[in-house]
Amino acid sequence: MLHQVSDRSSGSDGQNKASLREDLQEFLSREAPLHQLDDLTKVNSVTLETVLRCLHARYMADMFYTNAGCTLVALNPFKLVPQLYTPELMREYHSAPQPEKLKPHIFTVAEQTYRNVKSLIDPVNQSIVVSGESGAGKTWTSRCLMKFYAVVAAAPTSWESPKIAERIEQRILNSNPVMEAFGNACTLRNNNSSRFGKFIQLQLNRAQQMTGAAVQTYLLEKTRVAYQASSERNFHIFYQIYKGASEDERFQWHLPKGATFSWLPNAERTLEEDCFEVTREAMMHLGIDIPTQNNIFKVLAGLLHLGNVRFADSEDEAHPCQLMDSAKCFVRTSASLLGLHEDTLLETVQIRTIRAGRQQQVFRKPCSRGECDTRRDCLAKVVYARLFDWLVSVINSSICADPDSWTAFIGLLDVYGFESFPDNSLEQLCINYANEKLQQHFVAHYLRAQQEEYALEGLEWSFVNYQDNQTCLDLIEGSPISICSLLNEECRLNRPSSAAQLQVRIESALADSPCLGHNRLSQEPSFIVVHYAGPVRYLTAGLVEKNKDPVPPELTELLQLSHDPLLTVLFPTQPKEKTQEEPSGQSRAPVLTVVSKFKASLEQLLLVLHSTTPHYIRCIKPNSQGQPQTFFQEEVVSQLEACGLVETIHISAAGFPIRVSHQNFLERYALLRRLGPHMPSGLRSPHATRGYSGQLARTEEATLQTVLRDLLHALPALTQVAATPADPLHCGKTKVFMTESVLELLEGKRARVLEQCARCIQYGWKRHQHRKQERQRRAATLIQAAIRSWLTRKHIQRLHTAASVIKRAWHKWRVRMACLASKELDGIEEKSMSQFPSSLNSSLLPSAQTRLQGAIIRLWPLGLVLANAAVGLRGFQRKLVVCACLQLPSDNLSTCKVQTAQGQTGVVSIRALPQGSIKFHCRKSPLRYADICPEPSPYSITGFNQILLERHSPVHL
Ligand SMILES: Nc1ncnc2c1ncn2[C@@H]1O[C@H](COP(=O)(O)OP(=O)(O)OP(=O)(O)O)[C@@H](O)[C@H]1O
Repeated sequence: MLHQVSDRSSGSDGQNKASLREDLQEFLSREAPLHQLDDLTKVNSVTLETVLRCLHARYMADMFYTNAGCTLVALNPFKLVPQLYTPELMREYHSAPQPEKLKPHIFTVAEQTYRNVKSLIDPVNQSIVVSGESGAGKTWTSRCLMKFYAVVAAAPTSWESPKIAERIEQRILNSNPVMEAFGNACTLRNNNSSRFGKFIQLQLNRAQQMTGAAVQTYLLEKTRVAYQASSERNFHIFYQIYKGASEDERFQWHLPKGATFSWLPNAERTLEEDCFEVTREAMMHLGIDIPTQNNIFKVLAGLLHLGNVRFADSEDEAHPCQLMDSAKCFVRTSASLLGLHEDTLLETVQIRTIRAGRQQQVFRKPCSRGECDTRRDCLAKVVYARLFDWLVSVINSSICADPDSWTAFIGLLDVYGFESFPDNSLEQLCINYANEKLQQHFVAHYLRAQQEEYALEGLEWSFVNYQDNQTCLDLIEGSPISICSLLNEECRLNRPSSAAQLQVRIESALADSPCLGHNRLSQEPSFIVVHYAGPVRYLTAGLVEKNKDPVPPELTELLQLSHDPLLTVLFPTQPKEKTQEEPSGQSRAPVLTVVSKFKASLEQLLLVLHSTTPHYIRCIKPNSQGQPQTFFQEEVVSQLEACGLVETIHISAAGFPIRVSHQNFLERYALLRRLGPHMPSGLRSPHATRGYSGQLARTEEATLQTVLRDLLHALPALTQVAATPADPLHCGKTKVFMTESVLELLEGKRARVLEQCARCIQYGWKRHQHRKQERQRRAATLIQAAIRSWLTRKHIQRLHTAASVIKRAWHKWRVRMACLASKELDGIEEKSMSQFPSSLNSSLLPSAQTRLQGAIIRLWPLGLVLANAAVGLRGFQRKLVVCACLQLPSDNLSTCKVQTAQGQTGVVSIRALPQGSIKFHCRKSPLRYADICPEPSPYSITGFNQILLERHSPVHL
């Protein structure tokens, strides 16, 4: 689901989904941080991505071991971590009441295995399958396991060997350097690569003490003796004798310093595995005495010299091809070291013997240069292979306990991992075939373990969806027709067939197999087998030949003629050996091919494994450079695929890859009940979801179960998953198990509920915001109004003050003006009165004067009207009328001239004086203050000192 979420995301939708994904990831990994997860099957969800992240996190935190269900994943630290393998730590794991509660370690597996033996519960015998690609750490792990048992299962008394008193566990441990010296080599992928598979049976007595061991080896890569890929090396032992031999030994073995051997490439490279002394010492402890050791090394030196034998091309087919001059001494030395006659050796390599006809007539056929090389190589290979097998048997005889002395065993299988190169051949076919077999065994066991976990949780379920690798195995080893049977048939018929023909035969005979493919673009004839770990292309060229692994009988006969004590043991003359070439071409007897031998030993091994309780350690190489603290995800993924862990992940996915504890499940999905038609009491209250974690902590287990049951009961209806055929969700005793699809559904529903809740919160929040804004707006308006009114009041107050000031000033000014005017007028009045003609004044008596004034007061308006009339009186008449109105003496009219300003005459204004008199101003006042003419205003008339009538132009009298 996590993938789906990430795949489908785009834009903002993508961001949402990414955050959902993170949230879900966090929820699923809430149980513990990734690097603290001791078990890969506990990562949530069990996908390749999370498994990888977990391994990465642990590797970086120097945690190299992680459980994966019934398997232990061991990451190669590529650095020494001595504290991880101390005897004290071994004892700690051994004495722990529950070692599985300690940190994952190979010692946990070892101790668990040991306790299983102790428990005597059937099957008592145990096996530990250590697998992984070259350089992943299988040999290291097997060594550590053996050391563990040597410490915890050591017999209390030493077992006395006739030759060397040595503890059995020490001898078992000593088998490692010997086997590694003879069976390991430096390859591109590992400086100490085991070139064989091995099954070590550690034998335990009734008291679970180690009394002995037995080693079984598989498929030694003997071609390495005569052929080493560039930058690779031959088996370590050749370099050990070449570099570590004493002067005397050098002389005996003809290994002078600086000598070059074509089968000893990259000899200048010194490895820690080149230590001759360690091998010798270990051999010694195993009971291989010095003379035997010397004999072995002498034979090996003979092989090195044989490798330098070179042939020239023959000009004539009837004659054997000649030795190159430089090679003559090598033939001699080689023959002498191998205890052979020089001529016989050379002749056997150069000339083939063919037996034909009923009488088995012998024909001798000179070989071509290529054939000579092949026969030379074959001689070396057969000697080395026999030597290796003999050594294993010697080791076994040294460490193997009397069958009566042991009752149970722990088997350690150090097996080569799945291989896929650009070009693969018979070796890879055998290796991958073995891996298919072991994978089938592993898956069956894994499923059983899964089933047990489900059973523990009270679940009844079977892996109906899982398809195992039986189809692939049918293709490889099935009966009657399979790749193996076709290859064997080719060997049996011994007919010449090309690589293309073999391809056609395989394709046509096995066309129905879904695991057989063909690469149409491939230049070379090949076929593809779709293994559980991926498709592998096998070239058909050389397959049959390799399967025959022919050893020409004359070569074996030659070696039987050797007078070397070791070769005499390795190639005994009696009983007469039967080789692959011996059966006549058309015989129906089964041929002992490489494939058939391998198949037989594999079946034997699986029989043993099936009779034991298996334990698995998958070694993983975090990077191909052998660097510490470097984790290359792509490389690890391909190894996880190859060791079947991805497969088990898929199997987990076919079951219930998501397991969530009851509490976590409720915490996350309790809200789904909101979608349901009714909400049971337990979760209805808001506290039920709000403070859920706190509440749950306090809730009794029974209540939890009830609530959970309630929820699970409601779920099918909510998620509508009830319609799906398989039961997708199960409630175990402590966990809820579900599939990815159910998780997806639940998450979808949860997202819906959360969305609804979010909407609700949004509405509430918006309403709250709106109300708040409203309140704020009203308050703001109120404040605004108050401030405005306050400002206005202030302004008005200021205006008032200003107006009062102005008014006061105005009044003051008016008063002053009035005062000035009145003063001025009064002054003028007095002056005017005094300016009246003296005749008038003098001629008028006081009573007459009083009358005149009265008349003026009474009649002045009439006089004024008349004087101002637009039409009517003019000139003298007007003057007369005015005078009459004003009762001015007409006789004296000439003396009563009214002065006019600038020649203008007439009444300009009439003023009411405060004294109650009327004053006429018959001219524009020359005074500064009295001639003001304010706007007629109803309010400003006081009746005093006001101009009552005014005209713009003076009344002309
Ligand atoms: N636990 C470990 N601690 C330290 N170094 C290790 C550990 N495991 C492996 N190595 C290192 O990795 C190297 C390769 O390991 P080992 O030889 O066990 O690989 P292998 O799987 O047996 O390879 P091959 O299949 O080629 O034999 C060792 O030589 C050692 O240096």
